[in-house]
Amino acid sequence: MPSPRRNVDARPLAASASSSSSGPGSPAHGGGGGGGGGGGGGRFEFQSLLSSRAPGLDPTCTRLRASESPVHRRGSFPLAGAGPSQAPPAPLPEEDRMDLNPSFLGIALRSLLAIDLWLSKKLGVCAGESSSWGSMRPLMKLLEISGHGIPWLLGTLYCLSRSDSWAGREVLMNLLFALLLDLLLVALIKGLVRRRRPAHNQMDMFVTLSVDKYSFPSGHATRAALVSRFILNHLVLAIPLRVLVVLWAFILGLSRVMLGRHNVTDVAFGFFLGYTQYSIVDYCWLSPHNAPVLFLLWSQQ
Ligand SMILES: CC(C)=CCC/C(C)=C/CC/C(C)=C/CC/C(C)=C/COP(=O)(O)O
Repeated sequence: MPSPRRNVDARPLAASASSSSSGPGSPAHGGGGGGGGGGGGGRFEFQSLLSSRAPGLDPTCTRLRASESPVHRRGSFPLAGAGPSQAPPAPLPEEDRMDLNPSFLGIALRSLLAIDLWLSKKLGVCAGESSSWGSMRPLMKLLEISGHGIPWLLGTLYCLSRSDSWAGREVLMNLLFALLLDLLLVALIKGLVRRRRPAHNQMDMFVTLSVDKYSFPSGHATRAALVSRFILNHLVLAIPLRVLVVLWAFILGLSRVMLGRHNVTDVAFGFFLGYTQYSIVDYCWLSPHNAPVLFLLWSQQ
């Protein structure tokens, strides 16, 4: 018997909405009276939800509605006078039930998602050539390349091959490790979450992996946060250059939404993930002391 407090049978609602089209044998009509599947407890919950969702609704009216439902008329609720000879209602399969009592967290998440979709659509001003800021699209795509995985990986490998100091090699080896870790984690999360890119996105990106059809989290945002934190911690730069690095990361993230590639939450989580990834890299920092083989192998090339 399903718990009456968590899953309230949707049949009373479905039956009152489509009572003219559903026959006695149809699922909407309900031969079992799942609303009373929880007995009197289920019916009470249903009524209290109705009255709490429509402030000012007369409780008598609420009771009337419930008693008018075809399920009630058939005497499926034990409190409505079902005879002891009637068979107990069969429990509904899970997919036929509707959760009428979503948690606070559920409501908060759905609201956040709605705001996210609305805001992302509003900010997607470079999503197409004909969009309001369509003329900025080439510039946004240039920014896209500046945060792409391939230039960063190839650039790091090139610098590593040219580096002639141990200190430089150590930093670059760790940058390579950070970039690879980032690719792996983003691919893993994208594959698990499988959130589609916004409908207004044009899939015309420069070299992508198969998981890049998904949008959560933004790989460009993770890389922007990771690389900028890495640079700020390991390169000695003048203040204006440090500001420029932070600005680049921020504008790159914003450009993902403006291009229509991502929703705002994809980028926000991407920044968070990239920032956290740096902490992992810093914690596992590779050096000739803890990974001598790696450094010896590289120096022999
Ligand atoms: C060169 C070395 C050492 C390894 C190569 C590893 C490898 C598989 C590289 C692939 C790089 C690649 C194609 C990255 C995709 C970057 C991308 C388009 C991410 C999507 O970003 P998003 O912001 O739209 O989520």
